[in-house]
Amino acid sequence: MLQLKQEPSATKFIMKASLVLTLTMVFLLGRPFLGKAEVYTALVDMEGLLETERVLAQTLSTLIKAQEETLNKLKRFQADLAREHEKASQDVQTYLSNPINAYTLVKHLTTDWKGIENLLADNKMKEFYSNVTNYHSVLKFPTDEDLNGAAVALMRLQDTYKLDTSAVARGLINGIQYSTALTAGDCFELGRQSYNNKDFYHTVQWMTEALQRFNEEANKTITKADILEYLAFSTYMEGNVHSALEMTDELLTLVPNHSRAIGNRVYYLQDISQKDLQRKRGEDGQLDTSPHAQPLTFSEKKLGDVDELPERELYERLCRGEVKMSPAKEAKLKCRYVHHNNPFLFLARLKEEEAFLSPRILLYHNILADSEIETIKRLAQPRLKRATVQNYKTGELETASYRISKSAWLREEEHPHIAAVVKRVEDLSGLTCDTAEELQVVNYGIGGHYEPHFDFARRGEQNAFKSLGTGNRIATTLFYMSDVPQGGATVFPHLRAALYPTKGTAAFWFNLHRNGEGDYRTRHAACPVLTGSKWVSNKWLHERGQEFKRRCGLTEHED
Ligand SMILES: O=C(O)CCC(=O)C(=O)O
Ligand SMILES: [Fe+2]
Repeated sequence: MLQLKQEPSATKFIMKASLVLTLTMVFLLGRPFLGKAEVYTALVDMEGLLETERVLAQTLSTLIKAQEETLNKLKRFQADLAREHEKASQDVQTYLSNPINAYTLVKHLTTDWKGIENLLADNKMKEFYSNVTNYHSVLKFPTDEDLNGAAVALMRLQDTYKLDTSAVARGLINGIQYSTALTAGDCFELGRQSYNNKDFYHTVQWMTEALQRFNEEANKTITKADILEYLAFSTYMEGNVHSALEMTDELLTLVPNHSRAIGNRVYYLQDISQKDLQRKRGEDGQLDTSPHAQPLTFSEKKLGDVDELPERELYERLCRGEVKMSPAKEAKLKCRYVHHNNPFLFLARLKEEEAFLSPRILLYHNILADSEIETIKRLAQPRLKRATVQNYKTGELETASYRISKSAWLREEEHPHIAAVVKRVEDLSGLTCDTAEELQVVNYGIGGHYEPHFDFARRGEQNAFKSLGTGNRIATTLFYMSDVPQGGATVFPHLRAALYPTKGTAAFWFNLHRNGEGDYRTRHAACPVLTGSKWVSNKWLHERGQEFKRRCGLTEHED
């Protein structure tokens, strides 16, 4: 059977922390500290890892100095012994008849050797190791899950933003140098993570990059045999058995008795001869397995009009900024100062911008002060927990790979700034927040995202907001609490609209039609964060209490 290396149960990672996409990809020395909440899902939680990195670098530097001293002493002693021995072996009798030589020999093997023995017994490595073990209780260490999460996030960014593997490996993102280049070993590790996730497509990409880096590297960070082993197998899994065989042959020239390679080679050969046979039968008119006989896959189809695109493709194109609103539509959008006949807003006017007309998506600029943002972040930070989603069928809250971020909930009583922000939501919307959910604060981590979803509960959804007794989520207010240099847009695939985060701006839209039915056009997503840290907060308003504030209607079509 085909097989690859078994992963060692307690993998020790090579110490290397490299900044990729200004996101910290962490490969730390030592056993993963299990039982701690993951850190990769929020960028703020990653900050503690930099402190861990600093302490380890300092400790290692002290250890290396001490070890170098020890090594130098050993080298000097070894050279003395070798030199004397060389002299002695030329003429043993003459050598020993010299009293100084005789004394030197005895001294080497008594006092000097004792000193060396003491040196060897003084095991600084052990001391260092026990220190490192102690660090685990004080310092923040990422887990295997973090390493995997960080690697998967990198692949997600690569796919969504069509990033070139070689460029990323050189620390370049969209032409901007963000970090130092990755070594062959780093690329190998990314490939290995993909392999463990059975993602052979990315394994091939990263192992190929590892091979290229290996060829250029003066100080090798990985062996060619290790790379070839993973590359060959993944290439086979990707459907290219001939290349897999070539790579396995190359691996066998490097390590002739590589048992897995020997086994796989037999399997590949069998596979090739079987396929040859099938092809031959096809030529005889019995079986046609040529590509023409198979239906076109989605990626092979020519997709001209944006309207024909499936949601996923639209979502990714919007994230990349490739889909733009038509100039005719854009020309109809206005911005204005608003007061909603609210005396307070006559003094503190809101800067309202239309981002979309039907359904209306409004932007309010400079609606949060920096001091308010700081308060919200400060209060939320210690309480950030992996964001959950409600299982459509069971109604249970659970974590999901399609929502990667951390969130916390803040009550208005906690700080006057929160109360002021909630009041502002009432001012801008003309609705009441009496039945709204608490303020949700979100920080996205490496490649953090939230795939297309509705904020409102659909019919048939279990438990959705039932326990609240306040009805469905009538409207969303989304505050942007940071600028995001690259990525992280909020996109509405069905509207072909994208909102780019600007610190201090809020977006507002109704999720429900006037008749209470969900407005399916509001389906939206948070694109993966490419660089920077994305902070947002949401205030979700509910139906109850809005009866005299938002006119109701009998149909979906009344605006
Ligand atoms: O972060 C964003 O841009 C959108 C977040 C969102 O849609 C949500 O939390 O429901
Ligand atoms: Fe949402």
